[in-house]
Amino acid sequence: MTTPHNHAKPGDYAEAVLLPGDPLRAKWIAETFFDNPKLVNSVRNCLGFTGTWKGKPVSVQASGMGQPSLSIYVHELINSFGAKTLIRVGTCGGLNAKVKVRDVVLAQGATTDSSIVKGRFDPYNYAPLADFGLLRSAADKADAKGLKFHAGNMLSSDIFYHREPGLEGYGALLDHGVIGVEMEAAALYTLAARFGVRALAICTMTDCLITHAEISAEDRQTSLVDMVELALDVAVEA
Ligand SMILES: O=P(O)(O)O[C@H]1O[C@H](CO)[C@@H](O)[C@H]1O
Ligand SMILES: O=c1cc[nH]c(=O)[nH]1
Repeated sequence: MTTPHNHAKPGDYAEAVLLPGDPLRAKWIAETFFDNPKLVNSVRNCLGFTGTWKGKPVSVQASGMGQPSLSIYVHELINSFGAKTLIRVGTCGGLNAKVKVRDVVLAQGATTDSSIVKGRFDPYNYAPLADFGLLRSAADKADAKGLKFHAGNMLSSDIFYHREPGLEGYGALLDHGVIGVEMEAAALYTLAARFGVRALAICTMTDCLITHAEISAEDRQTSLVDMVELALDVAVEA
C-alpha cells in the first residue's frame, strides 16, 4: 500500500531496513554495499532502496532529520511495508571524553527531550531501549572486527542548536554517562516497542562537543564504512 510519503509497492522492502538520516547516505549505501540495488521510494527525495548483502535481502530508507520525520518513515515501514528489523546508521556528536571521533556508538538506551516520548507515559519516565538481541549481535561483531565501539545512553534531542553555549545545554546528562547526541534513536525505539519489532541505533561520532575535533565533510562518508558493514551484518543475520 502506498502512503503519502512512500510510493513503494507491497514487497518492495526487505524485512531488515537500515535508516540513515541523509537521503544521499541511503543512495551511497545502496550503490556501495548492495548487490542489485533497486530504487523503491523517491517521494520528497527521501530515498529508499532494496538489494542484497551477502546474498540476503536488505533495504535502506532515509529517515530525514529529527524524530517527527523518522517517526513517519518508520511507522509506514512497519505498518505498510512489513519491516521487522530497523537499524539506524547515523552520525552523532560526542558528549564523553572517552568517545573519539570515528568511534562507533551503540545506543543501548536513548534519553530524550522530545514530546514524542516525554509526557506520553505520565507518571512514568519511559526508557527507550535497543533490542537486546541486535545490541548483543552488534557488540559481538564489532569485537570480532576489531572495531572501537562504545555502548551506552544516547541523547536523542529535538534541538541541534541549543540556546545555551557549548555543553551547557546538556546539563546533568553529562554527569550521568550519556555518551553522544543525535536526533532520532528514542523515537525509533519507542515505535519498535509499540509495534513489537526490533530496533537498534548505531552511530559514528563525527563531532566531539568537548574537544571540537570533527571529521571533515570529505572524510565523512568513508569513515562510515565500518558502521554500515557492521549494521548490514547484524541486519541480515536473523
Ligand atoms: O547523520 P544523521 O543520520 O542525519 O544523524 C545526525 O545528523 C543530523 C543533524 O546534523 C541529525 O539527523 C542527527 O541525528
Ligand atoms: O552535534 C551533533 C552532531 C551530530 N548530530 C547531532 O545531532 N548533533
